[in-house]
Amino acid sequence: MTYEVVIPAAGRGKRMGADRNKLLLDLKGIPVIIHTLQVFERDPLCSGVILVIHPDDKMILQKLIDQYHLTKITQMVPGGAERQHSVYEGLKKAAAKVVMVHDGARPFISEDVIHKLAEAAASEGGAIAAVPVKDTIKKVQNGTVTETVERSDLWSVQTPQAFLLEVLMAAHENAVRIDFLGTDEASLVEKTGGKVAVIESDYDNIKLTTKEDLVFAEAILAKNGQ
Ligand SMILES: Nc1ccn([C@@H]2O[C@H](COP(=O)(O)OP(=O)(O)OP(=O)(O)O)[C@@H](O)[C@H]2O)c(=O)n1
Ligand SMILES: C[C@](O)(CO)[C@H](O)COP(=O)(O)O
Repeated sequence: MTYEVVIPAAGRGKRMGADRNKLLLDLKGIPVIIHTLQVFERDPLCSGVILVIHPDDKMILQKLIDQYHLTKITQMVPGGAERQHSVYEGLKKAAAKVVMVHDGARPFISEDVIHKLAEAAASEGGAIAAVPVKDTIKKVQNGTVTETVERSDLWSVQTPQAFLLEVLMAAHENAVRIDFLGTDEASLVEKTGGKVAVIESDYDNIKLTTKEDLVFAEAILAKNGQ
């Protein structure tokens, strides 16, 4: 199933504490965002990439896109204050039946998981990448445990998150109406009662968020022979 992908890349990387957008930091000499974009550039089922950017990064990103010959980027769209706002701005430019949203900060997504997500989105309406939780999860208030959450039902959710375009667009429009801000696309679709299937992904599909993640990323590249 072919798909369009919206890649939110307009964050400021505050938790990374770098002097620039964390997506512009190098991994083995190649910027994080280029690693991510190259996955979709290589995928014959990807019909187009809508890149959502911070205006301050426009010149450097256009230079990198030219340097790495990324031909599938159809639009570069200014993002918003929150990730959800950035995704919505990108969605407004989408036209494919199936649209996927994938964090620019997750460079290690596999084509196999992407394809399973696209198929599941087409047949079920929506599907997300996730992995079973390995740690025990507890709720904590004021430094004290209030509840241990049953682990067997817990999944750590990633991106891509893939949907029929009309499903995800309606969910974003609803979120604006009810003034809901979620941390992922699926939570907006859940608010509308939409079904969200789960596709088991890889533990390698980490989101580069804090400095330690850069060390993990170098190890993943080494493991993959890059
Ligand atoms: N207003 C925002 C915030 C985030 N993102 C993007 O959404 C993805 C996941 O967000 P996150 O990892 O939180 O990135 P940042 O917001 O940059 O990080 P921080 O919260 O530490 O500032 C990233 O690719 C980021 O660029 C975005 O497009 N627009
Ligand atoms: C969408 C996401 O990557 C799923 O785990 C995550 O919620 C993004 O969170 P962030 O704080 O915006 O990085």
